[in-house]
Amino acid sequence: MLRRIHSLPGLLAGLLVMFMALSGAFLSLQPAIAQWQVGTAGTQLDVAALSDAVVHGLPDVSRIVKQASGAVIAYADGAAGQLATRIDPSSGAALGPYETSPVFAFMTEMHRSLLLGQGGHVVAGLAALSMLVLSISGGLLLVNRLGGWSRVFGAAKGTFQQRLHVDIGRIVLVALLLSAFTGAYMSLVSIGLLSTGQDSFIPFPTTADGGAPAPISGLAALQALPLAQLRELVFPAPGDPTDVFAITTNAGQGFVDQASGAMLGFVPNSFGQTVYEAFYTLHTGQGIAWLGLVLGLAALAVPVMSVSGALIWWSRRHNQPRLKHNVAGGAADTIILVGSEGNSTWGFATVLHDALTLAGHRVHTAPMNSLARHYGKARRMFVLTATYGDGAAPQSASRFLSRLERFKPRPDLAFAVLGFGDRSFAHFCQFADEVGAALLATGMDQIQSSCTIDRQSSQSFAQWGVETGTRLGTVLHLVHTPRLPRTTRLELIDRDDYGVEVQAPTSVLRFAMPGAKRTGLGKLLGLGSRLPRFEVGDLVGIVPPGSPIPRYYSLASASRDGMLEICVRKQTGGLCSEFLHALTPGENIDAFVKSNPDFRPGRGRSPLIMIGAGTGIAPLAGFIRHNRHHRPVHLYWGGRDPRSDFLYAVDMAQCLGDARLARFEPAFSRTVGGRYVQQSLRDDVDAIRDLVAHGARIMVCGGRDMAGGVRTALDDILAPLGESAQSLKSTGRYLEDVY
Ligand SMILES: Cc1cc2nc3c(=O)[nH]c(=O)nc-3n(C[C@H](O)[C@H](O)[C@H](O)COP(=O)(O)O)c2cc1C
Repeated sequence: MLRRIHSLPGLLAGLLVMFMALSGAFLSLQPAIAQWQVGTAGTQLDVAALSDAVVHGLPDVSRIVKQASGAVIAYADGAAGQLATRIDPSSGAALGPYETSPVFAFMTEMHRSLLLGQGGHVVAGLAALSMLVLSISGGLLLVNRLGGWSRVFGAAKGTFQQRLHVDIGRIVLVALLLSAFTGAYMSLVSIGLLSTGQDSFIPFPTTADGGAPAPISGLAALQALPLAQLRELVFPAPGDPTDVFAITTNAGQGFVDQASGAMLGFVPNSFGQTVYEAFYTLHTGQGIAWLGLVLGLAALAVPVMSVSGALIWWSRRHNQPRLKHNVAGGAADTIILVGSEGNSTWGFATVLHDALTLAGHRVHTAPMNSLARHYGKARRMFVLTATYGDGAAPQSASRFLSRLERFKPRPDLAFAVLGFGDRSFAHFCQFADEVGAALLATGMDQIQSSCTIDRQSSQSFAQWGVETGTRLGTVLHLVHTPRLPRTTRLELIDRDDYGVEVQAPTSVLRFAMPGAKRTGLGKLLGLGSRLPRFEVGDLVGIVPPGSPIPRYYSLASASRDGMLEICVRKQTGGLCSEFLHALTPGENIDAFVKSNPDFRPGRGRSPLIMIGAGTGIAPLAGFIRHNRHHRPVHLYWGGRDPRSDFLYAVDMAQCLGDARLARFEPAFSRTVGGRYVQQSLRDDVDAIRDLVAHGARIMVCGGRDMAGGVRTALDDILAPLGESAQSLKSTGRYLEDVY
């Protein structure tokens, strides 16, 4: 619902809001320009002394206006019409003619009413209201997505567009809320739906002295008024002793007797008027130039937010699957419930739906939030759910647990939960675990215990299908083909081979654009030399011939290195690794890059503890090679035998030599007294504690078993500090890239 509230007006009012934001951003320059033109005023006169000086220079003056910027303008009626003159606030001397900027005047009218009069005010009001709805719903979505108020400033996750939308959104949210709220309020006042409680007409005083006018410099009420308080002073009609000065100050409006100098009939501003003026200042930044500029800069973010928001919406719609043969809940023998936020889980659910339908089942697939009280014919229920925020439910499952309380399962209904998540989060698949426990508590049987899928792995899903099919006594061939980005053809330019003697053939493979090595005209024209952009630690997806499913490898190089480097261990029967190992220089692969911004050393000088085993060294070696600022990096790595699979030995020796690497602790398992990387950590307990106490960030890359062992070792090592792998993970100081 929140999402719909955020996206519907967002799409409908996008253009209008963008126009309002851009015109507002332009107008925000006005207070700054005005303030810059006025400069820093010296000692200011009182209104009596200023008016006296103005009258001496401009005898026909009829009105003096002091603008919010501090500029003083005198208006005089001359033969050629009204003349406006800039006045020096510290002397009252005329500085020269005053001209309003036609561009700002035009843009102000456009911004207020699109030059459409009262109807335009209504449209501008609607734009402000849409902006308000977008800011509030966006703010709430942001809090949900990041896992609560305490994490509002935590690292944003998701696709590039999602991160851009969230990152810019949280910077500008307060400013946009302020602009939208004050704008909506002012529109309501100009349309007449809200009143400030202030009469625009105040009664003319009946008590004017009528005597001979006194010199203006001696009028007591004007003497008592500092210039800073003045807004407007309208002079009495020349030669009419019954007329009075009409005065508007920051506090209200009144009249000043031109004979006695007394203030007559002063009407203070109503509360509503005071509020209106405060909102006007907060909306326009008039008189507070820095605020105007801040609001203007925030308004510039609106087009970026609108475009990224529209792209997110489009990709969500685009990815929404179309289910064939979706049977009604009451008639189905199999129920599939889906908890998803970004829609990818729906892709997996569709594959399961189609496979079960093909196996002869009558399948009903729906969002988890639409769990019915009862499914009359269902014998099995699959729940496929992602986890969001900080271990929380995704949008389409937010009401599932409360609905489950009223759920009445058939006695023979069995369930299975499949969690989708990402191991780089502190609470991997936590919501799926909660759902599994809650379903178990209803008394239902499990088809099999809950399973998890890390980073939408098609292979793990296929494996789950095999296991589930075995339990159901049916063949579940689950081929999930993710929508692949466009692939780029790359050419193998170089390879180093290791590990054959220890039964772990591993190769460092380097690729470039085909023809990148070309010389002559091709090179001159830059042909074939442009790699897609990537950073060390990003992933390359490689689609092996004969399979639609890409395999991902961590990158040891960045595109600015001019080549793409990966480290691949040959797996027996592994389609992609066997294909890659068989490549000879000059041969090609089809690949695409997937950004992995959550696995980066981050900025700063705090120490880094890098831990890996086997091919897990690849991104770590890449980070170290790029460590030109000599941040202290401590590398713990595990291999089998230094004579056979000492990956990156030469590179790491060089990095130790020039201080890109502070310390290197390799551990080998197939040598005399062999040990694993966890043991190296335990041997270095004091150093590790000291580094962590000094803010070290830990990065782990490699196989799942190694990562589990490292977590256990570090939990033991860090316990005296009151820290653990989990506690460091929740503050972004423990990063894992595990496969
Ligand atoms: C903002 C955000 C927060 C996430 N939080 C978690 C989390 O706490 N635990 C977890 O295991 N996965 C988390 N994930 C990963 C998603 O659960 C995972 O990518 C899932 O496959 C997305 O499925 P969907 O596209 O159907 O929503 C998060 C992803 C994002 C973008």
